[in-house]
Amino acid sequence: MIEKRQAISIYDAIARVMKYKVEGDIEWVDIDDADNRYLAEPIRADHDIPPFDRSPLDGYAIKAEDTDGAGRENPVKLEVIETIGAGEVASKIPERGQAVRVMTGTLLPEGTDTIVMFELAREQEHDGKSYIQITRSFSPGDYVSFRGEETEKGQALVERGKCIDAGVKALLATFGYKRVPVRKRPIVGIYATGTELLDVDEPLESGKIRNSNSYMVTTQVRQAGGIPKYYGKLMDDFDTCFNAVSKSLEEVDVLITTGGVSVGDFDYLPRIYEKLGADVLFNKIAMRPGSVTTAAAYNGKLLFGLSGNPSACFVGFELYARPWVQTYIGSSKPYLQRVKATMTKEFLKPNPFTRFIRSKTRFEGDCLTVEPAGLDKSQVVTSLAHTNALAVLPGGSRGYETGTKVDALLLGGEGSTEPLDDRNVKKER
Ligand SMILES: Nc1nc2c(c(=O)[nH]1)N[C@H]1C(S)=C(S)[C@@H](COP(=O)(O)OP(=O)(O)OC[C@H]3O[C@@H](n4cnc5c(N)ncnc54)[C@H](O)[C@@H]3O)O[C@H]1N2
Ligand code: MOO
Ligand SMILES: [Mg+2]
Repeated sequence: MIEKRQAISIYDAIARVMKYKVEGDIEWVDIDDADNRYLAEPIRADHDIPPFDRSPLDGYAIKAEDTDGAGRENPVKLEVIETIGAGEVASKIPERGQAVRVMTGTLLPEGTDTIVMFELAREQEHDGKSYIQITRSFSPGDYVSFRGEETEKGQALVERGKCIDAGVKALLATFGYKRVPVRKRPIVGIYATGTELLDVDEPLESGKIRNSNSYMVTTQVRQAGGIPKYYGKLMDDFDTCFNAVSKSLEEVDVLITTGGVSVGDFDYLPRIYEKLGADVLFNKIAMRPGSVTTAAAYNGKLLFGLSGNPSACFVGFELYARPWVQTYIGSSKPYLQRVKATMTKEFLKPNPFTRFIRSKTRFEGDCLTVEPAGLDKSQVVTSLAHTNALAVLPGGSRGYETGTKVDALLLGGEGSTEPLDDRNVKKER
């Protein structure tokens, strides 16, 4: 008699996993190594931006009062006493009737209060001196970029938990973070189980297939922010698998296995959890693919038993393992982002469980559309290469027609603070 498993909701399964969430310790990394890590502390402005009054233009720094009453018919003429570029400081203080030629980004010279761009000044030379003619009047402060106009010292700019992307990097550099506080990345052990599995460089033989799951999961772990530690593939032999799993558990923060979690004679993971004395958090979820996805806790560490079927394995990682890894590295948005998208292909096969269709989303005009990335079966591997989202089709007795608006979970990009909630989902018609 095979065991009867109780399917729980996706929401509850995520919650059971996240009971074991931990944040990695803070470590300081070089700014050049901080890409795609998450800020462990907020960024606050420790100085004004800009830090001094400066010229936003290539032009002339003048005193506005020198242009009082200036016009086309009565231009004012100013003597240019010096030329300075960004990074230089004027050596002379202009008197009335004098100007300094400045470049974009230059500290506003003492004694000036206005910038006149080159295009508004007629240059002249005589008696070995330079002059400009200006045919309009200016007010003090015209075209000056003032200290603190963008950001004042003390202002909170980026919250902790934000992914360090190019924009955040620019701020870190602006405020002198040679080293950046981030959270450690978890070590995620990976085993692929299955006597049928060949290595990537082995030729096919009867009854065997190449192991693709461990390569796929390794990349998923890395993209989620973890450090994958691939231990290799295991034959479906209880002692071999048990010894490997219990030994590796000591070396990792979390352990992922693929395969061997269903009810087959050689699906040993359930018995391995039992012999370990691990607490099985769930072994059936009301979803497809990935219904057999299992999680167990042992000594405060999580074990994820992902399905051997590639699509189920992929989805199981994204929904349950990814948020745990993302939380460990300090992301404030560990869950996949949910958007509404319109189906451009029908999906008529009804299913009692919520279905996650490996899909492609794209914009058609201002409409976000979603369609299956390929054949939609748990054992399918080919559609994964074209997947950028999981369309969420709540279970029910009927399928979904073209034009239906459904939720889609985006893979990659900014995540969400909230997990998918399937507890009271009604099928949308
Ligand atoms: N009687 C029942 N049989 C099955 C049930 C069930 O409820 N009752 N559930 C089915 C579902 S749903 C799934 S999903 C699979 C889960 O199987 P396992 O997680 O136990 O995985 P395996 O049996 O080891 O392998 C399944 C399938 O995947 C292939 N595989 C395994 N590892 C890899 C790998 N690393 N790379 C590529 N492909 C892999 C393997 O060859 C099998 O074809 O069980 C159903 N059965
Ligand atoms: O766990 Mo299975 O993937 O539902 O087909
Ligand atoms: Mg099996």
